[in-house]
Amino acid sequence: MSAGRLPVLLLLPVQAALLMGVGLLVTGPLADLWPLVAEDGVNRVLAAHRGGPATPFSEWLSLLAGTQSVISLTLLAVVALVAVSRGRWLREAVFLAVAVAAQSAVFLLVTLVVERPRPGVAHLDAAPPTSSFPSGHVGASVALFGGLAILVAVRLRGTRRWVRYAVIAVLLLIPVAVAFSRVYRGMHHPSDVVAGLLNGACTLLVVTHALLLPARARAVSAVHGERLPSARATGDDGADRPAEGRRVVVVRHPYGCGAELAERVRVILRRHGYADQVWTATSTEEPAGALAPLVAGADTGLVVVCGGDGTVRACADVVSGTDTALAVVPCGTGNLLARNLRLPSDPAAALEAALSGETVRIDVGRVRGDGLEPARFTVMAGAGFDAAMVGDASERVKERLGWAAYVLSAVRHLGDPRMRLSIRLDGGPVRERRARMVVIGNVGTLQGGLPLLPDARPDSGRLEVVLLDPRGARGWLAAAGHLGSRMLPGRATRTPGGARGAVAGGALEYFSAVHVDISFAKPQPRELDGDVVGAGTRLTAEVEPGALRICLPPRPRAVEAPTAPVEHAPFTVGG
Ligand SMILES: Nc1ncnc2c1ncn2[C@@H]1O[C@H](COP(=O)(O)OP(=O)(O)OP(=O)(O)O)[C@@H](O)[C@H]1O
Repeated sequence: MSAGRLPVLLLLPVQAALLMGVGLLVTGPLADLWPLVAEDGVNRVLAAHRGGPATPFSEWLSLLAGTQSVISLTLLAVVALVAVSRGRWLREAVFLAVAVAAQSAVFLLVTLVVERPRPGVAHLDAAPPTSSFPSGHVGASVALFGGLAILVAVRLRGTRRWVRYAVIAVLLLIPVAVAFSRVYRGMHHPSDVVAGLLNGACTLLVVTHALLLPARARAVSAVHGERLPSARATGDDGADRPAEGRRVVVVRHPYGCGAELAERVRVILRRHGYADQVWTATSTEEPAGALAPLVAGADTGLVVVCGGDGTVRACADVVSGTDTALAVVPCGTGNLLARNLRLPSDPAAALEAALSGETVRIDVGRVRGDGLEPARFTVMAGAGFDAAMVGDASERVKERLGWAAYVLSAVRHLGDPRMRLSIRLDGGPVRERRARMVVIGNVGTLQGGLPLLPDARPDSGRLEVVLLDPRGARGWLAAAGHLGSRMLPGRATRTPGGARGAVAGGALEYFSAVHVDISFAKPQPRELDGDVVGAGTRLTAEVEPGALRICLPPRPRAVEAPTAPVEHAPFTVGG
């Protein structure tokens, strides 16, 4: 699904809330405890020893990290990144601008709540009316110079190593020097600048994850040591491998799968015994290419899908319910099915691993609705906020910015009116609800490992449903906090008995069913696996248990499946 990385940015309000909490502790119950009680002493000692070149140098540093300089330098860097790269580094430019703006927003939010007086020493700068906690100069310098250091680290790999390291070291030293200058000049307590450093660093972490790192760079290693799902295996040795020697049909999305990757796929398939390869390219009119006639026309042992979740969905629609196995070469924007199935994030490595493993049967969802041809999905079907966001992201901006395009689109839809809907599960009672978004999932983890549906498993024989209905900023914070907390170590497992019902003060409500019937009071935008399918007033989904045979990498030896299936075996990162 194409909007999956966006929720990572929801961690920013969580960050603001945490920093507010720390600020309230620092100015409240902890104020008279060590080490905070010793902070004034540090300021006094530094004030008593001011002089020499340290004072003009600290002034220069404070100017460098002041609001006007940071804004000017950020704009300069943004323009330079775009101009020098002739537009290729637009994503990097957006990353830097968002990092600086986001830390500033967090800083301002915190200072609305926390009121800490400046240190009781002579101030060398005019004290702005904001709270002393946290330091805005330090946060801004971390976001700007730390952001530039990240760009040097990940985008200038071709530069000589010592030059790169030297530039990174200088860039990282600037915020540390700014922190010292702010305490030296009597403008902040030491804990204020620590909070500023943390604000900048956490913002960079979130924004880098959300906007900068491509999906393939963020290999999910969290799955090591976890058991892959119980294979519904056939064959003498318990493994069910796609038949070699039979024909393979390769469906290729021409944008995601360029000539080089296509050649690698060809070679890997040949090495695995698939000499008879038929290739078909997708188009907007035929998102699975000519797969249907090709599969109908001859004995096909394997279908290889080179594309994103939309292409996988279109192909799954064709082969679900048959014995033809599907191997995914994840080269779309989101690749959420591949991610949830723990395929390597490198497309060629994913194919190599899948062909070396075994096939399992996973569920697919089948949807119907007004003005909607019956269709299948493998990841998630949704309506409301996420569908509007996906539908409104311009293709051109997507091409340039990747995931950042959805951030821009999401901002436009944050204020969309809530939907009035009724939901009926497995023929039970009709429940009336209001929500901003409804998602029905076969799998549950979004980009960044965010467990939107922690109980979803693609072999559970059920669909999981979540309604998102945050009210005001507090509701968004509660929802973000709840989802964010599920990513913490030890919290990523399924809830005992399943996470059903309302959580996060009602901002999120979970259901589970085999058959889900949702009616909307007004037509709502709808999407399937990140592809918009037109607005409507109905979305009905039913699970087709084990309908799709899919090739998965070999299970790690140390965690071979026990003979009896174990409930809650973790299929998803969050699950
Ligand atoms: N040749 C083509 N030119 C333009 N669009 C195409 C072409 N082939 C398929 N499409 C469209 O691309 C979409 C499917 O893209 P796909 O999902 O594979 O990639 P993605 O959107 O980048 O990845 P993901 O869904 O993982 O985020 C469908 O909407 C389909 O109509």
